Amino acid sequence: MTIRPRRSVLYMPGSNPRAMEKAKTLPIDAVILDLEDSVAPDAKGEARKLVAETVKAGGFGRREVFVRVNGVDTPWFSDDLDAVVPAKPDVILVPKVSSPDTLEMIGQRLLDMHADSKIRIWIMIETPLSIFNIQALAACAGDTETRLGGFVMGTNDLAKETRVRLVPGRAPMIGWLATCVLAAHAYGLDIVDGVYNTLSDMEGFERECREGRDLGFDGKTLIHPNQIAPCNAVFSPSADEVALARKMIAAFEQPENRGKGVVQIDGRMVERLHAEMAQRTVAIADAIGAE
Ligand SMILES: CC(C)(COP(=O)(O)OP(=O)(O)OC[C@H]1O[C@@H](n2cnc3c(N)ncnc32)[C@H](O)[C@@H]1OP(=O)(O)O)[C@@H](O)C(=O)NCCC(=O)NCCSC(=O)C[C@H](O)C(=O)O
Ligand SMILES: [Mg+2]
Repeated sequence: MTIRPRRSVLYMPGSNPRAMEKAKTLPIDAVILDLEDSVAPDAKGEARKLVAETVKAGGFGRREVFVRVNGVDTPWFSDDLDAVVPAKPDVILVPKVSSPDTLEMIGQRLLDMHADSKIRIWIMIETPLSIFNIQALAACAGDTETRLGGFVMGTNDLAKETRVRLVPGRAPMIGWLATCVLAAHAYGLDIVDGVYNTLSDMEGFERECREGRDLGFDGKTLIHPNQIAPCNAVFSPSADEVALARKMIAAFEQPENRGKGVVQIDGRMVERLHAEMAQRTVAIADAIGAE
C-alpha cells in the first residue's frame, strides 16, 4: 500500500482562477477544487469548465488533485462528472453521501464513463445518516467498483443538520468524529478532518489541528493559505518521533533481537507492533522530506 502524506488539504472555489493558480506553489499535500458550496448556482457552469481546464493543464506537482463535485441529488452532479472525469483528477470528492447504495451508483456511473481506473472516489461525511452508516460505507473500501479512497469530514454540514454547536473542543460531535476515524482505519482508508472557519483565530485553529491529529485523522481540510504552515507542523512527525521510530526499526533488525517480541529502548517497552507503527512514521517523514 502506498503511504502518502495528507496533512494539509486546501479547498478553493472552482470559480477562482487566481486561487487555483496560487495552489500550485503552496506547500500543501492536496488541493480540493470546489464546485459545490463555495460556488454560487449561477456560476456553476463557468466554474465546471474552468476546473476541468485547470486539472487538464496540470502543474500541481506532487500535490494530489481533488475535485469536489455537487451532490448526487442536485441538477449539477451529472454535468460535473461529464466535464471533470475526462480531465483525470486524482480524486472525485462527492458531498453528502449517506449510504453504500449511493457510493455504488457513483462507481457504476464512472464505470459507464470508462473513467480512468486510477481515479478514486472520496466522500464527505456530513449527514447524520452517513454517521450511522459509517461502517457500511467504509466496508466498500475493498470493492473495486466503488473506488473508495477515503473520507473528508464536513463539520459545517453536520452542525447544520444536527443543530450541534461548533464549540472549542467540539465536545458535541467528538464521538461522531472518533467513530468515523475508527471506521476509516478499520478498512485501511485515510480520513481528513473538517475545516476551521474562523480565519482570524490561529490559536483555536492550531488547537483543533492537534485535536484532530490526536483523534487519528491523517490531516485537516483548510480554507486559507495562512492555515497551511501550522497544520503541516502539527500533522508532521517531529524529529524526535522520527529518530525514535528509526531506533525501533533498527532494534528489531539486530541479530540478538530477531527472536524477541519485546525490547527496551530509551527506558521504554517497545514491541513489534511499535516497530510496525514506526515504519509508517518513517514512511510519512521520508515522503515529506522528499518534497
Ligand atoms: C475565505 C476566503 C473567501 C477569503 O478570501 P480573501 O478575502 O481573498 O482572503 P485574503 O485576502 O486573505 O487572501 C490572500 C491571498 O490568498 C489567496 N487565497 C485565499 N484563500 C485561498 C484558498 N483557499 N486557496 C488558494 N488561495 C487562496 C487569495 O487569492 C489572495 O491571493 P493574492 O490575491 O495573490 O494575494 C477564501 O480564503 C476562500 O475562498 N477560501 C476557500 C473557501 C472554500 O473553498 N469553501 C468551501 C469549502 S469549506 C466546506 O464546504 C466545508 C464542508 O463542506 C463542511 O460542511 O464543513
Ligand atoms: Mg459540506
